[in-house]
Amino acid sequence: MSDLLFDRIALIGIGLIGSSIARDIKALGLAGEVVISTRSPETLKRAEELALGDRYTTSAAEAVRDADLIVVSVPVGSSGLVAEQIAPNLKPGAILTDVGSTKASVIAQMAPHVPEGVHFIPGHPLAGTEKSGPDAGFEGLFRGRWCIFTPLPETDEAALGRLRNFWIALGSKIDEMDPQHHDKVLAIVSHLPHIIAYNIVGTADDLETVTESEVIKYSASGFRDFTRLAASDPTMWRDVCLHNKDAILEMLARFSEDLAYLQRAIRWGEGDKLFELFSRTRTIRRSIVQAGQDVDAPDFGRHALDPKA
Ligand SMILES: NC(=O)C1=CN([C@@H]2O[C@H](COP(=O)(O)OP(=O)(O)OC[C@H]3O[C@@H](n4cnc5c(N)ncnc54)[C@H](O)[C@@H]3O)[C@@H](O)[C@H]2O)C=CC1
Ligand SMILES: O=C(O)C(=O)Cc1ccc(O)cc1
Repeated sequence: MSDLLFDRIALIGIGLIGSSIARDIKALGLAGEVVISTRSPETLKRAEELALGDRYTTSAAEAVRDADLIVVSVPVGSSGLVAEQIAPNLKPGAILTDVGSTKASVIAQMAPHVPEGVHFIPGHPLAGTEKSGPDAGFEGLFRGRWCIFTPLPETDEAALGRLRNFWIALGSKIDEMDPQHHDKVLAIVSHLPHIIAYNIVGTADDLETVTESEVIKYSASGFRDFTRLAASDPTMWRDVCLHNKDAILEMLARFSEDLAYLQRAIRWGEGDKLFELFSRTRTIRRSIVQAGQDVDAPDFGRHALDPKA
């Protein structure tokens, strides 16, 4: 069934997130026409083979001509460059959004290029996997997941409503917050876990000579969970670290302090302290799982926890 929301949608960047959006737009009939643009000709060719859109171009400026909605899904460090490229061709009244994992930096990079009359509404779907590229995307990725908007103070309510309806059509729940708050919250719930995973897998790799390859051979499920996160795209996560530097460093400082507390408790045999912390964290896990059961997102779970991974 068709539920047209925009005449023409331009998708800039067609990796995991861009291609998942493209698949949903097509499946739900949300656009009259979908124009796809990405920097590399090979990725663009793959998007065409997968029939993700109606027209394809390596020129972002060309893609946005006459588009009513433009979704920028590139690594956050490239947001400014893309905004600069597309700015001259943005149609007055068009909605420009992004999906970047950091928000204050994306706004600082993009907003100066956005012409008057274009509605720039930064966004961030809290859904994804460790995979990247157009083949990694799938229909239903955003179903039951949060999408956070960090609108600028002067944002037009009607434009906000149209973008809200777009994400609701993809199955998302919408929340709004200011960009600095977003960056702090995401630093602890998403950015730190990835950094910790990169670090522990790196440490284990460095220890390989000491442990004679037993780390990999005997890797139990705890370590395997870390390796999934540590397999995430290096370009994307380099950019996240560089573009949410302050919030990440603040959370890392807190994390290191708490780790030192744990280290002390282990050194001095303070079992009660260990037991208290491990009990508290177990409750948190249980409440997250409980909340997850209320969310109708079985597809996400299946893809995020690929049994073959
Ligand atoms: N991977 C994930 O789980 C999630 C990622 N995000 C955010 O979404 C954005 C995209 O991430 P993914 O789709 O995972 O990455 P990806 O690596 O799968 O795709 C990135 C796409 O951007 C293109 N690209 C890179 N630089 C470009 C440029 N200058 N001009 C035009 N195209 C360019 C690449 O060719 C590719 O098509 C990032 O900002 C990331 O922080 C948000 C939520 C979840
Ligand atoms: O793969 C995972 O577990 C993720 O956490 C995916 C993810 C990565 C980056 C985001 O900004 C949002 C979601």
